Amino acid sequence: MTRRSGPGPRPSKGRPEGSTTDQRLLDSRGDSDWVHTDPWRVLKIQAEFVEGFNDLAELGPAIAVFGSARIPPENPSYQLGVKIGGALADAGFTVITGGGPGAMEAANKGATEAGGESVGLGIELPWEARLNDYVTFGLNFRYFFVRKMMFVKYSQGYVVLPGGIGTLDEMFEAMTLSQTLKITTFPIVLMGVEHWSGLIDWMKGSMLSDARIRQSDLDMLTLTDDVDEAVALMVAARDRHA
Ligand SMILES: C/C(=C\CNc1ncnc2c1ncn2[C@@H]1O[C@H](COP(=O)(O)O)[C@@H](O)[C@H]1O)CO
Repeated sequence: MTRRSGPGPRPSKGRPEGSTTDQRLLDSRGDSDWVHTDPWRVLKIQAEFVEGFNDLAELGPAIAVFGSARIPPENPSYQLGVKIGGALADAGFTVITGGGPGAMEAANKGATEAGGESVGLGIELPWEARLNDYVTFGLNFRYFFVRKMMFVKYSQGYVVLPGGIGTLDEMFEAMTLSQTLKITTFPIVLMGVEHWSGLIDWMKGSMLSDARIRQSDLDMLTLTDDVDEAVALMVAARDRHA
């Protein structure tokens, strides 16, 4: 794992082009030499957990903001990301994102411009990626699953802006952990009513009506376009914690 404070390019990992550490762990096809290195990889994984725990332990109350990596600054979701990042910072929260472009950059921008703490938990990808310019403290992870645990452990709630597969993964992971009581009092706010309504309707019409989920599962989600409502929910959860 690499670490930096302030903007700048990610350090080079000296890895084969087009391959990531996660991929070399998970993709077991091909040369069996990789298999024999798995026990040693555990030490790398362990090191990422140790460094993450060490570097994030003093963060204070934080909210993670997720959303599409692919939207430009002109997109309305980007503007919403800036607003929610700023409002969360104004309310005293550290804002944590994946440190990438799009909605992540927007939330980091809002937090930084409001004078708040703006954290980016980046991930090694097959192409050269860098933490966005609005991250004031950043960590770069090799392993997705280690990084995902850091979001859950060091934030008190999630704000989920319109996004794609990565965003859905983050949202459903939080729902799964809440449903199974691995995390408690963890607000999940979906911002962007138009974007999310279709998914919620499908969950009601299919998952709920087929008894694959309960109404209480859907109640974990708050759907809104209202930044003040989103922040108020996070503040209420923080107050309940205190
Ligand atoms: C697509 C491009 C770069 C991607 N870079 C990312 N950096 C950090 N985190 C990322 C990146 N891509 C996805 N994520 C995580 O998933 C969520 C967004 O995924 P989606 O599929 O776009 O919804 C996001 O919250 C991140 O945590 C090239 O510009």
